[in-house]
Amino acid sequence: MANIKLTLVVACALIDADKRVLIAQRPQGKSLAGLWEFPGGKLEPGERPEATLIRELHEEIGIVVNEACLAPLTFASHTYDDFHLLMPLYICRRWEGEVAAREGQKLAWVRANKLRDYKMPPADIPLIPHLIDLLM
Ligand SMILES: Nc1nc2c([nH]c(=O)n2[C@H]2C[C@H](O)[C@@H](COP(=O)(O)OP(=O)(O)OP(=O)(O)O)O2)c(=O)[nH]1
Repeated sequence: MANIKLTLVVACALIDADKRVLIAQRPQGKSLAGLWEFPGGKLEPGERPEATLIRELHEEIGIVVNEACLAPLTFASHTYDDFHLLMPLYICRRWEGEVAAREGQKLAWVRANKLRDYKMPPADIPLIPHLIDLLM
């Protein structure tokens, strides 16, 4: 426990005009496969979190996001077996391009009060009430 590795991951709740939130299903073969998550990923060395998010949103779902359209909402802090995850959650309501699964993952637009119907990683569960407060 004393030497647990801290992993920084940035994630984003994209919100559409109907106040639905985008989630993506983690592919088979990855850790936490089959669970629904917010798009995002790990920082590369020397990368700023906002740059990570812009890069990941382009790679994973093919959209272009301007940094000014990313707003911090809350964060997740969760101990997994082999690392501790610290995950800022941004929200974004404006982007360019059409949302499309670039990596074969399933995508879903979900109302905040329906997020509990999708199995999410344990780190994400405490984020749901923040999205409900913001959007319902
Ligand atoms: N993008 C994202 N990752 C999340 C969420 N919740 C959560 O626990 N995670 C975890 C899953 C992974 O351990 C890590 C994100 O890693 P990643 O998606 O960039 O990389 P990966 O799966 O290829 O890496 P790995 O876990 O297989 O080592 O954060 C979430 O809502 N969004």
